[in-house]
Amino acid sequence: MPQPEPLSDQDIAARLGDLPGWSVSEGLLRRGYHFAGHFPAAAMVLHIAQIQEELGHHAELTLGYNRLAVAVNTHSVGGRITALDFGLAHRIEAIASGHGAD
Ligand SMILES: C[C@H](O)[C@H](O)[C@H]1CNC2=NC(N)=NC(=O)C2=N1
Repeated sequence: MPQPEPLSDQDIAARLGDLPGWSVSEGLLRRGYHFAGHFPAAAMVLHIAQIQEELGHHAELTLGYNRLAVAVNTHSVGGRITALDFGLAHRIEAIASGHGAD
């Protein structure tokens, strides 16, 4: 599979403009979600896992009681941020409201 290109800081800043709630820190594209309780948060983890397997691209998912933290970069290019990370973030955003995430 061809390697994705690491994005420039300028490109990352522009793409973050289309992803409210997401930010980059410590080299990872991140967002935290809050839920009404534990089960909806856990259900969203499973849904994200399904999307990640479809895309072949996987974030770090940290599940708390009613919180879920998502953090992703692209391992195959040394942990830089690529369009694959933004693609996954957009797919996650698309399912978030359906899980009651805010
Ligand atoms: C073979 C498989 O597609 C690769 O190892 C994928 C799996 N998931 C991945 N996820 C992330 N975040 N970065 C990768 O480089 C990556 N590589």
